[in-house]
Amino acid sequence: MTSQEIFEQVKKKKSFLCVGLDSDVNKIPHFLYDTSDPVFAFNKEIIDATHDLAVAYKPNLAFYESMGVSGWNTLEKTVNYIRYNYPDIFIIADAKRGDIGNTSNLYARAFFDAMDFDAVTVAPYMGEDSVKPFLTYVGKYVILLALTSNKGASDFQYMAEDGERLFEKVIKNSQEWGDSENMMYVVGATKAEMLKDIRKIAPKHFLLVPGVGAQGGSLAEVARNGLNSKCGLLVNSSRGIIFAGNGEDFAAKAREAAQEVQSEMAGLLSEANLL
Ligand SMILES: O=c1ccn([C@@H]2O[C@H](COP(=O)(O)O)[C@@H](O)[C@H]2O)c(=O)[nH]1
Repeated sequence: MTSQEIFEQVKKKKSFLCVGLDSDVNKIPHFLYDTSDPVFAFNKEIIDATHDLAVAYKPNLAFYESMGVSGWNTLEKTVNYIRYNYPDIFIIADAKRGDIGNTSNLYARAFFDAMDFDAVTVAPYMGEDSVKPFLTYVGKYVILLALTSNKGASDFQYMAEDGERLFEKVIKNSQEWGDSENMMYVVGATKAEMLKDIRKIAPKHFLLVPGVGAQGGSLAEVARNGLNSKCGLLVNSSRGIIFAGNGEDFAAKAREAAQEVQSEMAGLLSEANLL
């Protein structure tokens, strides 16, 4: 998918929402336990209830891997369900991978060949040879962790050398490996005040921004500092949407929560003259 195609979806849906499918089997409504694949049944209802409000879905691999083989099966069914029913939607594997070259090759094959993800999150710590194998797939994206939303982000990511912080080095140096058609960056919504600086060094790239909703980041601050001329933002909310309710009406509650975010996004896109 090209960045222009993502932008077309943003304009059509007036939304840059990414719904995080962090579908914790212990938190889904208990009546779903009667089905053969409770997490898939949950995901399917969430997706059907929110697909017209979201431009992306982001299953976090931990919630699937922790269930063993059946979790992988659920993940694959979820990806195929989105791809078949809602082909315009961008699908992100939040896997935070990256290893020496030959191993990264196989990670890339796992997410882009064996499964049909559009993008995978990758940790940049192991450098160029750990990232490049993901960049050889046309129309697919690496989303490099740059400035993360968690407290521990300050342990390493702000360390500076010659006035340049580590997350800035990651963003600048990695632009020699790929471009805005195969690379995006993770920037936490809880670090929204940094987005103006980040836009100076990555004006064109899409940024995946987790941290609104349950982590308390401000959507308005993210948009005002981070929107570019093609939107350039995919703002993720997981728990705030998928666990908005946990009764029989859980999907309707998720829709209400998504609608609230989407309607704020529509206002912010229009304020930025992007609609
Ligand atoms: O810096 C980061 C990178 C990834 N995440 C992931 O995004 C979601 C956030 O979930 P919420 O429930 O909306 O808080 C989750 O999968 C994280 O692992 C992040 O939060 N921050």
